[in-house]
Amino acid sequence: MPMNDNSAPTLDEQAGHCFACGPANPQGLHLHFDRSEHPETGHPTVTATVNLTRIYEGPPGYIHGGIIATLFDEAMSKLNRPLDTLAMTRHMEVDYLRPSPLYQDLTLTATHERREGRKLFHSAQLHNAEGTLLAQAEGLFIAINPAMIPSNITPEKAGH
Ligand SMILES: CCCCCCCCCCCC(=O)SCCNC(=O)CCNC(=O)[C@H](O)C(C)(C)COP(=O)(O)OP(=O)(O)OC[C@H]1O[C@@H](n2cnc3c(N)ncnc32)[C@H](O)[C@@H]1OP(=O)(O)O
Repeated sequence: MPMNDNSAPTLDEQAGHCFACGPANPQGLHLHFDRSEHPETGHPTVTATVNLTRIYEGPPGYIHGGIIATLFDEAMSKLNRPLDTLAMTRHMEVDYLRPSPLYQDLTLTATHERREGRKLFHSAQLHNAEGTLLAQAEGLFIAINPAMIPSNITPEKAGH
């Protein structure tokens, strides 16, 4: 959903430092999502392969729970663009079913469930290569006015 008038940065440029997906964030996760449609509902779905190192460790050998929440938050947020909506997370619930291992390819998926006005309800899952469900989440995103997003963040303006 670019909104470039040749002077303002695009949404992708504004989001370039996103911790989860921004290519310009040297300490970020650099997640990349493929988008498709759910075969039954036709709703937008996104998928990413995740393979994390000890930088993100919580329990020895496993991903930190806060990082797993980050994965879900980001995956679900990626559903808003195909819905032509700018939205932020209002509520999220995470079920940690099994420890999620480091150094293994895991599959992160998210699907749009339903919309009620400004409220977008999404779900997300993390599976291992054997197809075991490791963790799952439900998220409520609220459509926002694009003016809420500052177009030029600098360290000075951020108070650093
Ligand atoms: C450049 C690229 C940018 C891209 C921008 C997006 C980047 C995405 C990055 C990844 C995602 C994130 O991490 S985003 C960062 C984390 N999230 C945030 O920081 C958001 C902080 N929160 C807020 O700013 C605000 O709460 C908003 C804007 C989300 C919503 O505020 P609001 O407009 O006042 O709305 P509010 O009344 O609070 O709630 C809206 C409706 O939700 C209902 N509601 C609230 N909680 C629940 C609940 N648990 N279950 C059901 N319904 C609920 C309320 O009753 C209400 O219903 P009704 O009365 O209307 O019926």
